[in-house]
Amino acid sequence: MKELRHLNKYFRKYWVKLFLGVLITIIARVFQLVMPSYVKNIVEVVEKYSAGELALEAARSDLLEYIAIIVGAALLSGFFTFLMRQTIINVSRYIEYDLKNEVFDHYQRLSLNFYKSNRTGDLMNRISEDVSQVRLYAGPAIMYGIQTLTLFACLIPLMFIKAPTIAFYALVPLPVLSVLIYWISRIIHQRSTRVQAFLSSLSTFAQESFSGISVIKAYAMEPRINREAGSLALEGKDKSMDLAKVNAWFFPLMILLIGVSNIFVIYVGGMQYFRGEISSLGTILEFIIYVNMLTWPVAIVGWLTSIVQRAEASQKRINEFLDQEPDIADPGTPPVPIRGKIEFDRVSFTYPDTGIRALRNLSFTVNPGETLTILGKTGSGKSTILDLIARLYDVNDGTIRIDDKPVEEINLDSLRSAIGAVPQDAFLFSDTIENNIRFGREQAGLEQIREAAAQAVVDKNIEGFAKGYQTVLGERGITLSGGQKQRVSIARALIKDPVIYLFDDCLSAVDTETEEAILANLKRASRDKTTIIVSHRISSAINADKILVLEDGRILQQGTHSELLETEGYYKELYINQLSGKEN
Ligand SMILES: Nc1ncnc2c1ncn2[C@@H]1O[C@H](COP(=O)(O)OP(=O)(O)OP(=O)(O)O)[C@@H](O)[C@H]1O
Repeated sequence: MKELRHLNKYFRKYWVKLFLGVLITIIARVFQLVMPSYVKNIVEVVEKYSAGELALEAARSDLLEYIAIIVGAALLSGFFTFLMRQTIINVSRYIEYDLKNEVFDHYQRLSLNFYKSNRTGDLMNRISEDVSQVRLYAGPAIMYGIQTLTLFACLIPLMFIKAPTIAFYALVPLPVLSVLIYWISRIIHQRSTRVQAFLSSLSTFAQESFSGISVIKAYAMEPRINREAGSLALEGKDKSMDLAKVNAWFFPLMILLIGVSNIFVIYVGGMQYFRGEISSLGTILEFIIYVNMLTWPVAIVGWLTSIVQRAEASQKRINEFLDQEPDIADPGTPPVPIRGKIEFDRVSFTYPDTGIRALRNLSFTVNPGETLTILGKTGSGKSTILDLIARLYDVNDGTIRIDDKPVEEINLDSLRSAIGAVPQDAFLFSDTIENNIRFGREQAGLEQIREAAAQAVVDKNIEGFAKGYQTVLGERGITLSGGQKQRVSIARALIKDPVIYLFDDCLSAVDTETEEAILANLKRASRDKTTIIVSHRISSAINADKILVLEDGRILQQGTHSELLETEGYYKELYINQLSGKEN
């Protein structure tokens, strides 16, 4: 129960409702207890009438009175049962809601490293499946637990007071039932966990096959994928059958043990009746009803135990994530306006998970309003520089300063709000194009969105779609071409109107003519902004105030376009190659 202590704060939050719920549960149970003894009274009235001890009129009025009491108690019990669910089950839903929000908020705070070391499926599972398991503890388990306790506390003494011998024999099989149900619930849990785990691998397989359908078709891999799907389905069927087999034991076992209890009650009760130890057959009927009332709660003791164990395991998994602190912590300094000076001072950086040394002793400065273009072979560390500026990672050695202050000391929100980043792999949400662009500035109107799209030279494309800006993009924006996606992503950064622009090779899928138009627009839009453009094309570098050429995480060359053309090296070679390519 150590892990489940995490929920205590929520129990405290909703204690009034919970307390009411407990009270109502007890009341609902007490009303339920009325019925069996009045059934017994009814049988006694009939017995007395048959023996001629009671006149018809008196018997009728007694019967009517008892029936009215039974119906009244049943109605009241039903009403309180309704209230019980309205309180306790509602509280469990509130707790589920709060816990999901807590986990989601925490996920949002965690750094990129966390997302790299945990699979998306696992993150989703903990926030949905595990939270649902925990809810079963916070609601149904508490509700049924109190119900069962109340019932045991009232009914068992009552049974012993009324007829101790029958009570003893009626109760003997019930602990066996409880243990058996516990045992079966555990096996059911183990097998259903296996089925669940299998289902998540099946959905991962299905999701990959659907996402990669164009590759599968292009390589004519459908038969192989079908075969793999077939064998996975077979494995799934076997696992589900295993589960179905133990599930099938649950109710028969319960019925068997109730049956045994009932036979004991009838046999022992019958013998006592013959011996005159009990006065009425009504007592036997009353006890049969008691046994039936006890069966479900007894079975539930086993079920509850396994629910609490599962909830504990699930909460443990949730706590594992909740206990993780973000690697990138906000320094807690007050928000500051950012002017846009960026300085790398002997910065080295190694990716913690792969141990790849991406940057080595790198120094450069970009002043507010300047444009820096970074060129270099693939894997030379260009994107890493942009990630470090946005503080997606912290450096190992050296210092990055923004406006002459170490980046770690700057309010994280101020820093990231000042940056408009266009990543290499444009990610668009499954939403309208309008909302995808508006993501950069929540309060932007349609006019501003159109303007941003025009600057990113994607407006004509968007207007060409039947639904224009209302076109909904599929998963990962698959309805757009690579170049269109890049340009929508640029529009999203432009509409943000940030202090610092970070463009990561975001024109790679755009033809050179459109690229030139966009670059001219960007030049205008970023006139007084600090701009860093990562690229493989000389065209992005020609007008830059500074150019860095990287190789293996180090600066190979730096200068302006004209300076670099005067020196032999990577830049000049690239220029000549791309120029001759263009001429051809
Ligand atoms: N998230 C990451 N985790 C671990 N290693 C990474 C990560 N991103 C990049 N690397 C490694 O760091 C090195 C530099 O990568 P980076 O993406 O900065 O290069 P790049 O110059 O931008 O390349 P490209 O031009 O292909 O985009 C590479 O060796 C790469 O494998």
